[in-house]
Amino acid sequence: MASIDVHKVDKKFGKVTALEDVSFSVADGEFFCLLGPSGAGKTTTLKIVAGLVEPGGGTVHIDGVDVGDVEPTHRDLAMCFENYALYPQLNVFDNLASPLRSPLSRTPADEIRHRIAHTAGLLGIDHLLDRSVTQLSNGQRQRVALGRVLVRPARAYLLDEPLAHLDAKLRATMRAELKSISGGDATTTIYVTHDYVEALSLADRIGVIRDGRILQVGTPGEVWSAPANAFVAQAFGKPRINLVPGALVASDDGQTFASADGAFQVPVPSTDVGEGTEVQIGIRPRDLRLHTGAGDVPDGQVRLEGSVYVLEHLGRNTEVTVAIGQSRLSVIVPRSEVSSLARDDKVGVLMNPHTVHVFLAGAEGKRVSP
Ligand SMILES: Nc1ncnc2c1ncn2[C@@H]1O[C@H](COP(=O)(O)OP(=O)(O)OP(=O)(O)O)[C@@H](O)[C@H]1O
Repeated sequence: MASIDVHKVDKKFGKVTALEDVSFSVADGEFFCLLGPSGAGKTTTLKIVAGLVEPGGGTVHIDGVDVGDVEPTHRDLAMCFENYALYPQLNVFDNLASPLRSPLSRTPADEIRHRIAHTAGLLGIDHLLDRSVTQLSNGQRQRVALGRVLVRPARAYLLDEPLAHLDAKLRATMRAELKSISGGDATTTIYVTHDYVEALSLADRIGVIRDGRILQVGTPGEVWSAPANAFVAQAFGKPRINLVPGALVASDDGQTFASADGAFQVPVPSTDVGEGTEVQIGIRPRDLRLHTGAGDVPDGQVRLEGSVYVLEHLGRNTEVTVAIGQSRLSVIVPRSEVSSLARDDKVGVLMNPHTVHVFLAGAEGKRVSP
């Protein structure tokens, strides 16, 4: 097991800046997810840690040792990249055994059998051990590739979207398996994904990356409840967090947000910027409630007046998009509560000011609320 420190790493491919000033540390035994959209620089980061791509600048330390001059095979890291390479002439057992039979590993045959049985059991491929890998589905092949990584003791695992080709049900099962692998006597893992659910459910900490820059590193709780900027806020949650542009205006107690279209004002948690600052507020769809009747507004809540714009049923819940002035706010409500609603019906939306996030204006607006 090992700690991994990536410090001020840059990488350019010709004119394309793939990574810029990337720094993060992964503690011994930690499960660290690198989350970002396509082209963000996730794979490049992983390859630099593995030693397969040379950084333009910056350093990688493994267990405190600068590995700049250490060959990939001597870094003792087990990697699984998205385009998994298996030996087509070998069956599943021999593919899984190959990392253990390498000259660097030299594992006794008994232990090889034991390790393969254990790993294949975890990944649900124990019934496929005699099968040629050419006779496997993509999902099965991907599990064999992941098995080849997990079967070998290594200082750290580097996993690049290892569940990408699995169907939803298998992904969920495998996520649970990986979680159990990552618990207990854990091996340091860097796990690349563009799936925020995967990151939230697996990671001890998440590094959110975009356009080659790390935007925030934090626990799942931190990135969810205190996103460092509007992009990070949008990276988590479906439907996405509602963002409404506007400005901070004067009010008697605390700070108040006024939407840019003048349609509504709400008190917000006090920020570290002053009145007149252009900001955007973020409110998660699950933090809003519909208030259809004429009943009292519950204590501590604010009611905004709007009308139903779109209703979309998502299983037991319904996403109601409510038009308030120029804004369109998504609200998630139990389906049973909206059976009588139709487009253009007048509705109230209840907002708890404590759940509102305040960011500066702009695509990457920095968080200014506590
Ligand atoms: N060998 C290469 N030559 C030129 N450009 C490259 C090379 N590898 C990566 N890039 C560019 O660097 C940027 C980061 O790529 P990278 O593969 O690290 O992103 P990613 O976050 O892993 O994306 P994905 O989720 O799509 O795999 C992209 O703009 C990509 O086009």
